[in-house]
Amino acid sequence: APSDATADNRAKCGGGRVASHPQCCKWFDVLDDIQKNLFDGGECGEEVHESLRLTFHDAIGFSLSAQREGKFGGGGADGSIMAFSEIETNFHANNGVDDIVDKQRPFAIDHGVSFGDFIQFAGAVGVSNCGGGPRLQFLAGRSNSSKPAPDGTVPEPFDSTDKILARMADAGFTPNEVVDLLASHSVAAQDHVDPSVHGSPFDSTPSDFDAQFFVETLLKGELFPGNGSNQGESQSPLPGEFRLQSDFELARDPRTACEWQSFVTDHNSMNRKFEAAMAKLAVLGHDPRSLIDCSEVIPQPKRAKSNVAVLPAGKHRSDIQASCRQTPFPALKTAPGPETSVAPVPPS
Ligand code: HEM
Ligand SMILES: [Ca+2]
Ligand SMILES: [Ca+2]
Ligand SMILES: [Mn+2]
Repeated sequence: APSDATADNRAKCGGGRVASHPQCCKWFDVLDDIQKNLFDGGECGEEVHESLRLTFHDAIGFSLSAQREGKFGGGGADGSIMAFSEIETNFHANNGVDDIVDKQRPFAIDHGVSFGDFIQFAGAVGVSNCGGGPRLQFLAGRSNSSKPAPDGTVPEPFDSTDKILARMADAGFTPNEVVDLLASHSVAAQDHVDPSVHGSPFDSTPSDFDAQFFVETLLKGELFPGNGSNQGESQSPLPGEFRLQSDFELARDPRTACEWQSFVTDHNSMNRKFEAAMAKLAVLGHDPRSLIDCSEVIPQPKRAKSNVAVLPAGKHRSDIQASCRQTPFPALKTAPGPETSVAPVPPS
């Protein structure tokens, strides 16, 4: 019998790859190109981090309340941040995203795909390169026509928790889903809140999509890794590590603290909930039924070095500011050895 005797009506894409819909085939070519030429051969480095951030900054330009009032509150995950980068990347909260927008744009144009699709695809492929990463859904078919989002849709690290939760609710997210989305800060660093410590990560493992972020943000703050007096910064627990004021507060707020703590001992739940919240984010402004499911193109992520979170070397249970009233903070092992400094994410 021919070797494709079981073959169904799936599309043959070339290179021996098949897809459930012929429209998905071109995404295999995009995949190969960006893994090699944007993500340095499949790493979870600076471009991946910036690409994941960009999925949020494009999509969150969307407002239910503006819609109800008959005003334009942004078209969501529509590629507007790339189409109108000269407008949107000048918004204060988008500081620094111009770099990755400029790096991504030629890939989208070369492959003839829409900016909205490309941004969500690059984020999904990128985060699959991170150890222990999630496998995000990818739906294709967003139109390439958009209008610039209004300023003020992207949360700032110096915004109050009330303001952040209200803005996120206006885009359709519950407080728990805001926490779920913030698993992204496990593969993240800052460049612009304090430019003197470029690439300072939010947890000690910025190439692994693990729960260290949810542990380390609960440690008591002791130092500023750089010059210290920046709007939106809060003291971090480790030399070289950076803590956003918004992460400090969301980790401790009664509305979000229990979801936050729940991920400390449950990597699997963190990934499943991140996948679910990202599936919502990626289709803001769209009817998902009008899009084609090309998730099969997204690679199966590598395993994490460890799926079990630890207290960083030199830290103890007494350094944790437990903030979930209902549930005691779980017992964690402390990593062996003396306290170490967190290395910056190398610039690309
Ligand atoms: C909810 C409120 C949020 C606030 C206030 C916030 C704020 C920030 C800030 C200030 C930075 C540092 C940017 C820089 O200086 O280079 C950052 C980085 C980052 N954010 Fe967020 N963020 C939020 C939510 C999210 C969400 C929902 C995602 C993705 C789903 C995300 C993904 C990232 C990533 C991956 C980075 C690292 C970028 C890099 O390493 O270059 N953030 N965020
Ligand atoms: Ca947008
Ligand atoms: Ca991490
Ligand atoms: Mn960066």
